[in-house]
Amino acid sequence: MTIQELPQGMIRATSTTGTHEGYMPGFGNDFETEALLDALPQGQNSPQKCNYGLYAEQLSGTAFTAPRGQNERTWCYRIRPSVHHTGRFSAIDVPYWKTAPNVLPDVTSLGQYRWDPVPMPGADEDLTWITGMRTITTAGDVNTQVGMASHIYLVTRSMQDEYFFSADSELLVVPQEGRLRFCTELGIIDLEPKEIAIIPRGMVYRVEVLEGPARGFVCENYGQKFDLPGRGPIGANCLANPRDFKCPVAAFEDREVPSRVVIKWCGQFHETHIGHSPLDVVAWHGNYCAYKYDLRTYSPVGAILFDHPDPSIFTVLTAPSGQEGTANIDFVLFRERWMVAEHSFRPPWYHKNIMSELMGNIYGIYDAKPQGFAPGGMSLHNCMLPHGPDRDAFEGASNAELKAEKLDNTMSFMFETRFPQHLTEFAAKEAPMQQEYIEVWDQLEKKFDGTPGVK
Ligand SMILES: O=C(O)Cc1cc(O)ccc1O
Ligand SMILES: [Fe+2]
Repeated sequence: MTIQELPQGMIRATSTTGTHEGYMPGFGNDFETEALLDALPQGQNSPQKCNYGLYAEQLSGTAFTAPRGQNERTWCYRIRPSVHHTGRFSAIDVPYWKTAPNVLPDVTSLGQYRWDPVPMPGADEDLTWITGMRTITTAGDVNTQVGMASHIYLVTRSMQDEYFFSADSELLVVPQEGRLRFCTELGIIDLEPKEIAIIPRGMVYRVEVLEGPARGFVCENYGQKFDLPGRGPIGANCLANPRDFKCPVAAFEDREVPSRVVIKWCGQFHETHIGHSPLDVVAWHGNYCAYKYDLRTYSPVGAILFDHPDPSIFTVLTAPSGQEGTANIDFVLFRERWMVAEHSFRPPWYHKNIMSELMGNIYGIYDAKPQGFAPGGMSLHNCMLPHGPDRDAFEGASNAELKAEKLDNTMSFMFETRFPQHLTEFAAKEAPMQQEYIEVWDQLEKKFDGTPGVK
């Protein structure tokens, strides 16, 4: 990409690795990057005077004293300190973006639910990253920094001289249609379907539409940050590999125009007005940053002889809850893979789960639900609610010849949380909920024959 293509005259650092233009590879690395030569101080964080008249500022994503392996912070060298990027706050209404706790007396969340895709907005609809967010479920409590929310975004318009940050959450963005550009304080991330991005808590950004309208899913994580899962006996490779995560190189704009900053804080939205762009970080170093990941680089590991493993085998990222092995959120990917298990029922088994499962379809057909779970659609199998393959999937898989078979053209995911998920008014009353969803199990026959000797 040439500098001319960058938005609003942004100036970007040159990438050190040719194949990753604009990005630096690695998960959780300590990166350093500068968009102007020698803007980044060497050997210390706080020089008496920074080059180019920049201000030094730290952005802490974990408590100062978090253990070394979890400690995340970034040092920014910016045109103005962030105290100039906010002012007096006034509350604004963002009616469709909801936050936990949001338990509604007239909405039933107990159950199994499925939705058709929320229709793509028309070109005449004016929806930005902020106004186009539609919350589907919330779980936990933002005030104690536990739980999550799931959202659908519908975006038709770029934010213009408008910026946003969430003090409540880190956002995991899963595009399903259209292409977006996240111009963040730390650099630019371009995002399209089959990729995901993580935007950390507190990071200021603007979202532009590169190809619209855009639709996708968001998991808003109120808790501890997403991390790579431990691989255990799998060893040092496969699943999501650290080098496939990409963090943007520094990019800044020196733009003096009336601008609006919207902040999400404890579930409420406020705006503040400033006279310049807050995307003014010329250089930075640290490990608290936005990043993206190409889901096509996910290397699934599964059963190679018999049975169906727990879906945790497909975890891309996990956000710990403090209780070992019991995630605040797991982000799980069901993608193309070979099915080879012998004498086994290959699709997901019937089950009830203490964790609650919000699924979305990015493209293709999901093996447990050959019909009705469409790309762009979602389902929710809430805490301890039974679910599993529909009748067609059950009959098909029970009677199939078990040769090696490729599940092709398929990409669905799950936001799995230890907390029950509560439907929003939008999910229950406005979104295209399939009222007849639970009938997918109606036709499952009683096949039992208790006659001794009959198998
Ligand atoms: O319910 C689902 O479809 C998700 C899921 C997939 C799987 O392979 C095993 C368990 C599970 O919950
Ligand atoms: Fe499940």
